[in-house]
Amino acid sequence: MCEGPSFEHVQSIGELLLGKTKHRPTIGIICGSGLGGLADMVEDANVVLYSEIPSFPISTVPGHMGKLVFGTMKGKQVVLMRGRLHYYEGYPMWKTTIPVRVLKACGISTLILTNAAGGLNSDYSVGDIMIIKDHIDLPGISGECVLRGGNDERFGPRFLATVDTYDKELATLTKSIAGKLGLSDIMREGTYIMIGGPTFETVAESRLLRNFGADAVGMSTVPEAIVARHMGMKVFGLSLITDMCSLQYDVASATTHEQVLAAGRKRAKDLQELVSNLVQNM
Ligand SMILES: Nc1nc2ncn(CCNC(CO)CO)c2c(=O)[nH]1
Repeated sequence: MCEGPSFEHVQSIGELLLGKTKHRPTIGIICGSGLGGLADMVEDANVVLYSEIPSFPISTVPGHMGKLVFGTMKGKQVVLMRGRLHYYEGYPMWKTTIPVRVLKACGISTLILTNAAGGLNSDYSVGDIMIIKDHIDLPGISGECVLRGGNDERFGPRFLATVDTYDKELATLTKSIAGKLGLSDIMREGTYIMIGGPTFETVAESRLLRNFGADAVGMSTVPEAIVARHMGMKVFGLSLITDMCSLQYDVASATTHEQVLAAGRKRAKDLQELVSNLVQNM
C-alpha cells in the first residue's frame, strides 16, 4: 500500500486525546498565521501540545504554536488547532492533514478554517476578510493532491467530488453576522488559490494566479478542506487579507512573514468576534 494515513492509527490518537479532556467537540477551528488569539476565547480549556501526541507532526512556523485547545466557545464544544502544518515545511501533503483526520476521530463534524492570504483581486484591501467560496488546488491539480496514494474507504471515497466543498449556509450566516457586527464593509467572498510556498509570488506569478480567477493566495487550507470533505464534514473558510500581491513591476513590494503576522494582529479582534458569533449561531 502506498504511504498515507492509517485509519487505526488516527483512531488511536483520537482516543488518546479524548482521554485527556472532558470535552467532546463537534466543531474544529484551525487558526491561521497570527490568528491564534481565537484560542483565548475558549473557556474551560484543556490544552494538549503537539509534542505530547505520538507521531503528530510539529509546526515549525513562527506564529503557529503547536497545540490543540479543547473547551467551549459561546456554549459550543470546540477544539482549536493553534498551529497548522504546511507542505512547504517538507511534510508529505497527506501528513499535513493528519490533524484534521484526528479531529474527526475526536468527534467533530464541522471544520472552520482561517488563514492569512495575499489579495489578488484589486477590489480588495489589506484587512479585508474573505469568505472562501471556492478554491484552486494548484499543487493538487499538478500531481500533489492530498488524497494521492492509498485510500482507506473507512475515511472516504477514492474519487472525491469537490464541487461543493465550502458550505453555503455558513457563508450566508457569516454575512448576516458580519452585518450585525458592523463588519460588512470589510467582507469579501471569493476564490482562494493554494501555492506550495515557501516563496511569496513573483509579479508574473501573481498575474497568472489572478488570471486563473483567484481572489486570494495562500500556502495552506485547501488540503485540510479536501480531507475534511473526504470524511463527510461540513467545511467553512475565512481568509484575512494581510497584503496585496504585486501585479505591476513598478509598484512591486516584497511581502514578509512579519507583515503577515502584523496584519493578523490588527484584525484579530474582529475575526475573533466573527468566528465566535458564527460558532454561537451554528
Ligand atoms: N502575497 C502573499 N501574502 C500572504 N499572506 C499570507 N500568505 C500565506 C502564507 N503564509 C506564510 C508566510 O506568511 C506562513 O504560513 C500569503 C501568501 O502566500 N502570499
